[in-house]
Amino acid sequence: MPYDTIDREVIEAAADLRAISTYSVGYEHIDLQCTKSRGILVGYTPDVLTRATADLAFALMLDVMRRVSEGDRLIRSGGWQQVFGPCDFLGTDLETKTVGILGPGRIGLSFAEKAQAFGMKVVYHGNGRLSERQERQAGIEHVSLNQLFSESDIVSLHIPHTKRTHDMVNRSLLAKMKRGAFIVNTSRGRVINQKDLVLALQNGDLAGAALDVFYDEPLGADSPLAKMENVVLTPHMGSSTKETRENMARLAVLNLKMAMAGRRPKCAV
Ligand SMILES: O=CC(=O)O
Repeated sequence: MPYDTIDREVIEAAADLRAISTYSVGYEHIDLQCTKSRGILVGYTPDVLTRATADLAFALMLDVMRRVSEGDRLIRSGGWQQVFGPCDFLGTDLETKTVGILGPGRIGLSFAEKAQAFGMKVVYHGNGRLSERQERQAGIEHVSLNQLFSESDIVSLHIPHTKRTHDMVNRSLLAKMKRGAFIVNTSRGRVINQKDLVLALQNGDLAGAALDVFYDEPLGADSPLAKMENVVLTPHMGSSTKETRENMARLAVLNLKMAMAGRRPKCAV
């Protein structure tokens, strides 16, 4: 799991270690330099969790824009009678809005498909650029990083956490976003500078955020994020469906069995 840091100390403590099979698509918690130098095979679980994670990103976007969790809290706290007017408790339409995808990988592209089905315009920015054919097929348009942040009504993050992406979404990128824009993160918490995000939300520069991942996990109820009505929080559960978790478990076991039989795992890092 991404919470278990498999660093050099852990690896070296297991003298006969031949394989590591992580139950996740992310593998930044494993010291790959160390596994490589020791000939240890590493398996991971991509693809099987693509749809579930993109579904959750979409659910979060809908939730924060249509104020679903906020409405739920309102009823439970007995506040419905205060919001009866036609202009009370307004959300934001998805249709015709521009959603910017940072990281057009498997999950980002699956999210893009759903956004198009909801009548949204989709732009993207990534490490590399897709081919023209891929862009045409996906119906998405490449933009610069600055454009992604300045032109999107919603930015959804689908990038891994690396040295390059650490704190990438910081004060200066957030300041480029439209006032009233939303941010959704189902990738890794540390790609956003969380303090800068809290400030942007407190200042009203952003309309809201929907987050499944955090700088430090688990996030405590005392976090300023947990005190804001316009922030939707879920406990790192992008791949958490019965079907997906079962497929991940099967793949993780298969990877391990193949590695122990001296073969390259089906999904090897
Ligand atoms: O965060 C979850 C994963 O990497 O699979």
